Amino acid sequence: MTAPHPASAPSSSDAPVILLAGCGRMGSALAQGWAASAHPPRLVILDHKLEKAPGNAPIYRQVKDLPADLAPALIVLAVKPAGAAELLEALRQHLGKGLTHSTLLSIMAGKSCADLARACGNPDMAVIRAIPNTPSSVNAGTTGLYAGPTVSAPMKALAHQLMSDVGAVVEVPKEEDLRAVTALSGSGPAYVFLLAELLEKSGVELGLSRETATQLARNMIYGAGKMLHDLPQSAATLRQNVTSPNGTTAAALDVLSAPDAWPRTVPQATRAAAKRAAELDD
Ligand SMILES: NC(=O)C1=CN([C@@H]2O[C@H](COP(=O)(O)OP(=O)(O)OC[C@H]3O[C@@H](n4cnc5c(N)ncnc54)[C@H](OP(=O)(O)O)[C@@H]3O)[C@@H](O)[C@H]2O)C=CC1
Ligand SMILES: O=C(O)[C@@H]1CCC=N1
Repeated sequence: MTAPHPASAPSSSDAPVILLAGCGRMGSALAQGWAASAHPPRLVILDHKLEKAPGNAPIYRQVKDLPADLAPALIVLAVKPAGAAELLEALRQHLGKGLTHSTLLSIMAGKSCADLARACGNPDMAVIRAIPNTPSSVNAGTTGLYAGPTVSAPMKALAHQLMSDVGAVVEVPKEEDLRAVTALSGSGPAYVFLLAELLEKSGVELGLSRETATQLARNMIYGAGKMLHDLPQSAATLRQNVTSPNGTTAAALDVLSAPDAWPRTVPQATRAAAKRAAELDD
């Protein structure tokens, strides 16, 4: 039997309130995914400039505009790490007890659970960290999740469900693992989009129209992604199935798999991302 959804139906006034603090690129990707999910949560949005929220969630511009009696079950912190402490201090001042009864779900690539708890003025504050990605907007997201030691089981389940509503969730055993998660799946869509851009450009250089090259590149990446998602074979097997001996793919892979090409640059890129995530943690 499927467990009941912790966030319940959107119209239910006893469903837990989720405050999405920051609704920019990643926050709005989540809001879009939630609005399109089977169980849209009861969302309240805090954002300086968002005009219209997916699912028509109420939007407040400033912390001081939030209802003072708001007691969100989860506060999804989706601002830049540099602005987090100021925002949490403002929430603490404004919500008072409302904040202490909340669990923080930070999606920031940076700022540890301990730092965030301190910024809430409560070293025992329940803090979960999750690193989602923008495909969450089309309910095909990937989220790495770590729950700090003071998080209750129901709140962890609620956070897990919320992120599962927009894609797959992988829990990691150590908070430090989130740096690698950020480097792989958090930033990862940008690597694929860069590949799409470069393939489109190459297609045009090979004589195709921009429109045709764009269609070919985008649909090919969709199809390859679907195979990786749907089929049990390893990526290596799927690659080998495309590669006829002495054929066209082998000619291309000779370039891409050369020691100085992708085998060097891909690990170099993910190391750079993980290093930056560690810097943002401090
Ligand atoms: N983009 C991505 O793919 C991913 C991002 N993340 C993390 O998500 C976080 C947000 O990133 P991203 O969405 O790209 O950033 P954005 O700058 O696009 O979004 C942040 C939003 O929050 C608003 N905001 C900030 N402070 C306040 C405040 N005090 N009150 C009201 N609104 C506020 C900002 O408004 P204004 O600009 O006017 O201040 C902005 O609209 C980052 O910490 C990042 O590490 C994690 C995984 C993936
Ligand atoms: O670029 C960044 O820092 C954020 C975190 C992962 C994706 N975007």
